[in-house]
Amino acid sequence: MAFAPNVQEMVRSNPLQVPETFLVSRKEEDEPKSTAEVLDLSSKIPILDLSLLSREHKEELNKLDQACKEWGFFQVVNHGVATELLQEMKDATAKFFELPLEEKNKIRMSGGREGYGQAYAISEGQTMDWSDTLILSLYPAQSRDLQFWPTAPNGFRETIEAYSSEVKRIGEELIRSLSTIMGLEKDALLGLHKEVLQALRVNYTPPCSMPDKVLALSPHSDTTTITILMQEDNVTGLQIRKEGKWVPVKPIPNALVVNVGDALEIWSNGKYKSIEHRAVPNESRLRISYASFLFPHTDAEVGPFDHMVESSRIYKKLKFGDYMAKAIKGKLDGKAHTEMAKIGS
Ligand SMILES: O=C(O)CCC(=O)C(=O)O
Ligand SMILES: [Fe+2]
Repeated sequence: MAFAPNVQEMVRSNPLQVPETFLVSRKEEDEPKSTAEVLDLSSKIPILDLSLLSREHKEELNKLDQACKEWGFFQVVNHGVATELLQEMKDATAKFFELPLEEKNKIRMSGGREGYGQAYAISEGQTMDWSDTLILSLYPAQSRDLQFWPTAPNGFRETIEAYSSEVKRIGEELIRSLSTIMGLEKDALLGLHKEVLQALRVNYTPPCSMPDKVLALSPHSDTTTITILMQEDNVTGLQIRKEGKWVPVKPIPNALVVNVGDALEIWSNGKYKSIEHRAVPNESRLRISYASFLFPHTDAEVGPFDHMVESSRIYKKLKFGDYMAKAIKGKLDGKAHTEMAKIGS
């Protein structure tokens, strides 16, 4: 969008300037207080071992059930992705963003959702997020639109492909585990997706001289089944809303962060929670995060499983494409989209 400033360029030309359009009026209760309570909550975010889950380890599956119920967020270790590949993805991405603007603008978003630019610039006058993005569709492979794929640095395309294929493997393993803990056949949930759609969103967040006055990414929940996020090893930025507080998800080197999305919340009739989260910039360090979104096919029907409805059915059955169409219309806005999928709305 023409009116949306490129954050990277803005910070490059004046690192101290924070235009008014980025300033958010954070409510007092929204502030992440560094109290013992918040730190304690942060240290309790579950950590799961993918190799155990994939072998259907009973205790680990119980931990996954608890994590999805009580947190909606967890970190995954022993996922089997080579550390070198994770590093390669980070290095190549950093190089891409360091290219001159004219170079990056060759794959600029143009009306659609893919490419390089400012993703949630919907209307003039809205508060802007302190980040630039690169969004690509990855799977099914025929959904790739190469005109939006970076041609530099050398080998970046191959790295994106290799990284995303590993994310796909992990995502499918996790969806099988989820199917099991939801009392279904191991492959049933994958089958209901018709085909898993996968997209990558890279969030580029330059340092901000007033980190408490802006947001890198406004509060939202993901519309996905699950999201698999790689974050910087040494810059904290992601926060989840837990017990009314914003709790940081502290990076564990080489671990991946996974969260329950709206589709899974709907399928489980609200047992598993698609938690609101946001990202904040750092005062002195650049932060790049890599969110891989795994969605059901637009034709897939998403609705609560009968056997998961305990007292009353919270959500309607809907075609996932219709849900998405409504959800992506607005700016990121907390849990507004799951509300509209509720019965009676
Ligand atoms: O930057 C982050 O850690 C969060 C990214 C995220 O929530 C998203 O892209 O949906
Ligand atoms: Fe998100």
